[in-house]
Amino acid sequence: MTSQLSAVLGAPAPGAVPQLRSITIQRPAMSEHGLLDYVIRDDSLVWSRRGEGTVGFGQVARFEASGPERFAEARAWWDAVAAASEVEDNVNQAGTGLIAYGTFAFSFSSSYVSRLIVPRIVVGRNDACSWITYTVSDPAAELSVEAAEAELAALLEDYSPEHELGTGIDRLVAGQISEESYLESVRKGVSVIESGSITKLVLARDAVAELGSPIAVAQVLRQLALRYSDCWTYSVDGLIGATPEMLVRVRGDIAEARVLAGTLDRATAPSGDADYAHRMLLEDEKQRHEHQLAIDSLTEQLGPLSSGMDAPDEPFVLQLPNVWHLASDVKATLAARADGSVPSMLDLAEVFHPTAAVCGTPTKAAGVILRELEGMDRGPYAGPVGWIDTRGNGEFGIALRGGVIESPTSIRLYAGCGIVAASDPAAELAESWAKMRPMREALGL
Ligand SMILES: C=C(O[C@H]1C=CC=C(C(=O)O)[C@@H]1O)C(=O)O
Repeated sequence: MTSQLSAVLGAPAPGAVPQLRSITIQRPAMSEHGLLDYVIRDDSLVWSRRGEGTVGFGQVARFEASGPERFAEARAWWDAVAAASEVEDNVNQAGTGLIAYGTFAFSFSSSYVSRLIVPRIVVGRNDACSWITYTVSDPAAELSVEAAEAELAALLEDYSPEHELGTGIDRLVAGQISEESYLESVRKGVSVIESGSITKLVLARDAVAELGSPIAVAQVLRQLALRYSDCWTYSVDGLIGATPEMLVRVRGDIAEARVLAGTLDRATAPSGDADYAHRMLLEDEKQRHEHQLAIDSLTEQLGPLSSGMDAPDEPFVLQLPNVWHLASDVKATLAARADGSVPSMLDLAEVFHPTAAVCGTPTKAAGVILRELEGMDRGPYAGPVGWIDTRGNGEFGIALRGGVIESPTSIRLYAGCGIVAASDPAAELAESWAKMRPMREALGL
């Protein structure tokens, strides 16, 4: 969009540094599922877990970048926006004031454009309070809570998507990587690992859900949020899903991550065997090895950036409706740099991405091999997705268990599996189906 045209439309061109004005005010407390009452529009921005999070509406500024410098460029833009904007934050908590939602391409060579989006209205809820943030880019616009509430009410009331139109025939079709080619790439991956150049490789595949009527995005998100309450439900510009894995969450100088690796399908679990998950995950050498590689890669990167770190010796079993995972929660106090600042959310997202849970070990060599064996542009799948505020707080999950909406009636789903020397191709293929199940069920497939 040219700057002339964007001036006419009232939205700055992507990448221009807008001078925003923003106000945040506390709202009456919401019930536990109150935030989901705002997940009505299919075009909302959403970040939610266990009733906490934010729902964003509209867009007052947008940044786009591609290539190896996408994180650094996003950081520079966000710092400039924060410096240029007037923010009246009457709540002063993580996620209040000006925020941007973001998604980043998995690979520096992806054709997917990484982006940050500053919404016009944000409704938020945490364990202490609820709030609304209103942001305008037009210097003449009224900046008041009354204007925000009126605009929000209109956005929610006037919305009536036509989900019922269409053929009514829904189907799941093969994506760029068929089941056969996936089995073949896992076989090759195991051989590469056996040759000793890498120890772990995460191989993904895709499938396309073609629906007979437009995707009811908001309904899918509400269903994911309610059913997968331990996951972070996200929706940013056509990338939707519910991820169980937290790349990094920052509150002040505390950074936290939830590392997952090691998976067991619940659909094929024998009934009445209470110790099954414990035995098959915690006591299984292959699964523990796969998990340890993911933990080591995170702690090696976090160590030099922190003054103290709490990484458990033993993982726990995370139970989701579709699978069990081996999981570890890592917490660190970020060390101040020479200028007294701590690394920002985007600094950390860049350092940690891609983790061994989505790429492999060692990272660089595994990345090269995965590009070769998968031969697919992952787009934003397995890249960071989440939000940042202007105080350095934020949350970036890993964009897993989701998909990219490619047209009003089609969405490309992705799933990958950690491959180690002991991996069985057929079991990995089955695991990839188990990881697509949350989206398939939410889509009614
Ligand atoms: C790569 C994915 O999952 C990762 C996260 C948790 C467990 C994984 C595993 O056991 O293979 C994967 O490393 C995915 O869901 O597409």
